[in-house]
Amino acid sequence: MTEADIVVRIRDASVEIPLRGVKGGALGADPRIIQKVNGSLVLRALDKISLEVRRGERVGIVGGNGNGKTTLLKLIGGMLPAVGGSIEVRGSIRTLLTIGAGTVPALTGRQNVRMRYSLLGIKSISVDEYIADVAEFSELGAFFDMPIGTYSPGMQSRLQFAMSTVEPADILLLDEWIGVADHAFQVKANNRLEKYIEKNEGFLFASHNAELLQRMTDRTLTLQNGKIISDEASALSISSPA
Ligand SMILES: Nc1ncnc2c1ncn2[C@@H]1O[C@H](COP(=O)(O)OP(=O)(O)OP(=O)(O)O)[C@@H](O)[C@H]1O
Repeated sequence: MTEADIVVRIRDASVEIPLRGVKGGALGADPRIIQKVNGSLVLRALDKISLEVRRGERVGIVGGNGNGKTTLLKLIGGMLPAVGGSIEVRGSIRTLLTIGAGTVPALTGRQNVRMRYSLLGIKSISVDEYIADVAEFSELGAFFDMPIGTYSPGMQSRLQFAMSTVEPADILLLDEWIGVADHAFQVKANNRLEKYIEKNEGFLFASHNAELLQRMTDRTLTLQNGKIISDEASALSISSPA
């Protein structure tokens, strides 16, 4: 592995989440709850994580509820700061973490898509092509021109998935988001992700869906209590180009 292959490098980084309003009695309830010198309590959701991800790797992140999967994706996506250590991310990132994140409910789907085009700084296609692609893929019909505050969670996830996957990125960060979309859209979204794999795009995917992970990832990180307890290569079931 050469230096140029590395897209994510994390060294000894932790993430601490302030526990506002939680009393000292919580100490001892969970080894991740620690008291700062000013007396406040924090939850060390990630504890001195070290990780390198290569360009094109398809990394599954597993572990029980509350073990730090989403926190790790947010750390890589720049949505949470690291405490100590270092984090380096090279290249473009697309995130599909929280339903509704980065969208404006009062604006229509079309207006949100136009805004996202500018925010992503897309150069390979025109704004009209981008909007047409998202409109077609998300299949929202007349709702595309309605405020997204009127969308169901599944409709929002359709729009967000479509916006984030038009143009390849160096890294796509996916949380267990797809469950809210209906089965037909899940199949379509999986097909689009598989095309990403064919283009050798990398992603990190937190999920409890073992079958999906086995199909789509070639490396599995297991998190427990904010630590990586295993990091294993796995065979990718779908074919990728030589
Ligand atoms: N805003 C918050 N305030 C307090 N604690 C939080 C907050 N966000 C996350 N946590 C805590 O951080 C820890 C890690 O949460 P995280 O969402 O990363 O887990 P996860 O592995 O993604 O879980 P799941 O499988 O349920 O999605 C949990 O103990 C959770 O309670």
